[in-house]
Amino acid sequence: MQFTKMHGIGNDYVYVDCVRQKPPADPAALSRAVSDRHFGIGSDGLILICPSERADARMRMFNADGSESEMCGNGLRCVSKFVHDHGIATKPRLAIETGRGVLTVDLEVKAGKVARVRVNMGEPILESAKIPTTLPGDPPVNVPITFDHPKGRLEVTCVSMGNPHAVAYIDDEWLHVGEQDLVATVGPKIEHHEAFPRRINAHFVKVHTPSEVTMRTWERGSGITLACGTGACAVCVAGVLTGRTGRKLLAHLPGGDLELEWSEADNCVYMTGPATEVFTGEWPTA
Ligand SMILES: N[C@H](CCC[C@H](N)C(=O)O)C(=O)O
Repeated sequence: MQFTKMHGIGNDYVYVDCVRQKPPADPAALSRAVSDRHFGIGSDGLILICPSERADARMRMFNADGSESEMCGNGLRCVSKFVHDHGIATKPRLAIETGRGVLTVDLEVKAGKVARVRVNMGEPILESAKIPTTLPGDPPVNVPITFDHPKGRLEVTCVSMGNPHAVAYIDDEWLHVGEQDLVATVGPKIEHHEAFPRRINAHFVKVHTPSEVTMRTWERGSGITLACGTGACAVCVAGVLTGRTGRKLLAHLPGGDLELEWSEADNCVYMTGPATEVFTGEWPTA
């Protein structure tokens, strides 16, 4: 099976063109196998690029643990780049079908290849039952959760971008990988917390100004990643809901930067960032 390795500011996936290849029989098992950074290709998961009846292509995203997610922001930018650069559809504006419906992307092309992509990520989903979470509030804003850890209490603001996100505002010590990386130990406590029936992606945010933050992420199903596109969108929305940041936001993630805007005009969140193709390869099929 032919695959293409791509990343969105370091959030790397194995991409399989299922428009021109047979889709894998068990994508969850394949994601677990290819994601292994020692016995496989090494990635945060697997993304299938499939035909679509109602869009230029369809994206299916699987985390490294094999769980399928409704959405993936960094992945959607790379899918858009693949669809254009590999000749599936070469328009400057594409429609891509995702687990949360058809989303529109605008391509920035340089020397015939997509360099950056602006994605309309759709409206944030704020009803607690749809996030989903059992925490109070539609959505929960600055709601405390407790868990078994020395840092066992955090206030979270929860938002869905088609997939669930918990945003916590923290001080500097969380941003650095020390001997005891707080994101690596607190992240899973939040991911698996009883308040989140379908688990959740956890984001730790340091506010610099009302238009600039630094964030780190523990992803549902993949653990620490260098970036999370839907998470950055959730951080933009949470910033407005908590009054900490404005509707336009520059987010610094370990793998690079994303530009976000939660538009007052159409209530949609826009995410702009790069998409990079690294190499192609052949994965042995039985
Ligand atoms: N782990 C996420 C999916 C990938 C999201 C992230 N990589 C992005 O760029 O949005 C989830 O289970 O909801």
